[in-house]
Amino acid sequence: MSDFPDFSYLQVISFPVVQLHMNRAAMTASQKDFENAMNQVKLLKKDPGNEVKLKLYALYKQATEGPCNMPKPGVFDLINKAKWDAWNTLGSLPKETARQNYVDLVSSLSSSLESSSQVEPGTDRKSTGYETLMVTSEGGITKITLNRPAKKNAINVEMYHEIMRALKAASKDDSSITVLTGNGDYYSSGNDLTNFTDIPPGGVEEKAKNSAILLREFVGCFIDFPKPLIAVVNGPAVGISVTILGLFDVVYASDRATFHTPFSHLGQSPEGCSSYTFLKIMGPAKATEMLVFGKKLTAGEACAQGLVTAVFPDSTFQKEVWTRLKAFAKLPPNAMRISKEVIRNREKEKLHAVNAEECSVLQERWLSDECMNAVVNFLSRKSKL
Ligand SMILES: CCCCC/C=C/CC(=O)SCCNC(=O)CCNC(=O)[C@H](O)C(C)(C)COP(=O)(O)OP(=O)(O)OC[C@H]1O[C@@H](n2cnc3c(N)ncnc32)[C@H](O)[C@@H]1OP(=O)(O)O
Repeated sequence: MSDFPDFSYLQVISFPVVQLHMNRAAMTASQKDFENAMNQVKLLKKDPGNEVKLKLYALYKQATEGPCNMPKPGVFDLINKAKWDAWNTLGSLPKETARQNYVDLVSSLSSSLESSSQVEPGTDRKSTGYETLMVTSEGGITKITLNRPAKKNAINVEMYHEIMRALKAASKDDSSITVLTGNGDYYSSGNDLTNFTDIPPGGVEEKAKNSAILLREFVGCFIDFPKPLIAVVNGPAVGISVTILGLFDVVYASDRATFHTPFSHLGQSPEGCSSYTFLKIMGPAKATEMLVFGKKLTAGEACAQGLVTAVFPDSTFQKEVWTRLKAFAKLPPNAMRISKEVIRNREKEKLHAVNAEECSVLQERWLSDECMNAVVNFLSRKSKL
């Protein structure tokens, strides 16, 4: 084992794998995957860096011990404080979700850092080169995980581009279905409000124009996505992460998830084709409560109104959802793709027209005092949702 990694970096941050055999309390259905992932960590040829090791550490602790229950280390105890912060950031993330996220993270690392494990070609592929996502393709399922948990998976400009790239790749790969989900306690807090602070030389008008172009292209990718697209909504969802759900084929939600589109509060207007899809899904009165008055729905309410397909208790969410998804992935892929075409194609032209109109209205809205004030208030910590 000459190319076995040098674990001297564990002195900086104690690696979770070291503790594997010390804690058997977390034996559950996915313990095997968890153990495999830990073994895979040992096969990494390169040091993944402290930031990733902290994430692994935090997920390991959450998966095996639950929410952070240690007293906060003193400011000068830098290493333990970094570890404590990483663990504490995960809040009340359920153990099972933490285990799954640990497995996903290792899975994405294994390819980007060249694991020396033998992977059967074509059966388990992981995409590399993403900064804001984890993307895995396995067992007929391409899974795209929003991966900025410390920012509640807010979608920054880079993430918009990476999601589009991942969707384009997924539409061409040999998977049957594609899943979008979030890492951490949120599904997504929507548009990253700091996107509005990076003003180009052409000023705010140019910024608004560029943002409208990006948004239109982003939503267009969901309208045109050819395979069954499933949202696994692991926690609260805000803004654009909610509106595009109307373009998904199936939406599964944890009972911890909420659905919030506070556009008026932010001086903005609906996007993601929600001005059309939400009306069709839930009728104009319920859609107005959400899109105009910013009513936040519980997962149960969203399910009753047709936006969500099914809701599961958070404690069994991952297990129940992935059992279903694995079964879906075994269905004949061409039949699923053609059925989706039959169901969706006659709406496509309309959806593109709605998308274009929403983006053009928003381009104006972003220049309004109402919108600018709302962004400034959030960024200056004066307001949250
Ligand atoms: C190309 C442009 C296209 C535009 C398309 C338009 C889309 C419209 C929308 O999506 S509207 C929705 C916009 N989203 C919001 O308004 C959410 C703002 N966030 C919040 O209100 C809160 O953060 C919260 C309720 C989501 C979570 O509150 P909590 O107290 O639990 O956590 P924190 O506030 O401490 O958040 C942790 C850190 O994450 C940062 N953050 C969270 N969400 C966003 C966001 N949307 N944009 C930017 N940053 C966000 C937050 O600032 C904290 O960062 P810090 O640790 O560095 O302080």
